[in-house]
Amino acid sequence: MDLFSFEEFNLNLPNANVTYCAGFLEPNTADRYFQIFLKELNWQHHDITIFGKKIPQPRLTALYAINELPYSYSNLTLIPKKFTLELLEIQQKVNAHTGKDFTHCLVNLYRDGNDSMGWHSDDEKELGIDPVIASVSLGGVRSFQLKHKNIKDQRFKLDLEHGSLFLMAGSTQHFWKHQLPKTKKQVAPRINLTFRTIL
Ligand SMILES: O=C(O)CCC(=O)C(=O)O
Ligand SMILES: [Fe+2]
Repeated sequence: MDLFSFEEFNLNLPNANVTYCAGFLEPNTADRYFQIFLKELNWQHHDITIFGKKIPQPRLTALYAINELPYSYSNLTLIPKKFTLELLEIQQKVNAHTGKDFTHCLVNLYRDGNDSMGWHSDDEKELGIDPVIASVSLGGVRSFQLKHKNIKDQRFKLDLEHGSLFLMAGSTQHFWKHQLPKTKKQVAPRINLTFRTIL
């Protein structure tokens, strides 16, 4: 039996459904997953095209899924590998908590404070009308930011901690963008698992 408990809180952002639970994974379990993923996942360093110029993405990525459907974003098409045992364990726990059936997991590795992800919404059409994104964080704590697309002063930031679960659902991707900015602080490497459903 899992005696470890966690609390979920709703950020109460307008036009969004965003929740955060610290301690979704127990710290020792999160440590173990971090070490295994760092060593064993199929890390790729892709180029992306910005204003016609090819540049390396400022992070490493890997795509896993329960099926063979590709996922395309930022002019990249990624073919998934089959979920590993540990990814499947986490997917089951996330499914049980959310009542969803996630098919894909896009994994990001931020090696240090120079690695980042710029402002975007996860609104590719293969994610469906109101995408649900479940994001599990492992390793170094990084600041995550959200900004409303139409209301200028609606901005929010929070630290995504080791073992936490961050959920974006409902109309969040229609009305908000999010990013993981670079930081000058000394930060440990961070692995982020983003579970998605591709139709
Ligand atoms: O690293 C994070 O917490 C954000 C990742 C993200 O936004 C994405 O993969 O779409
Ligand atoms: Fe995202």
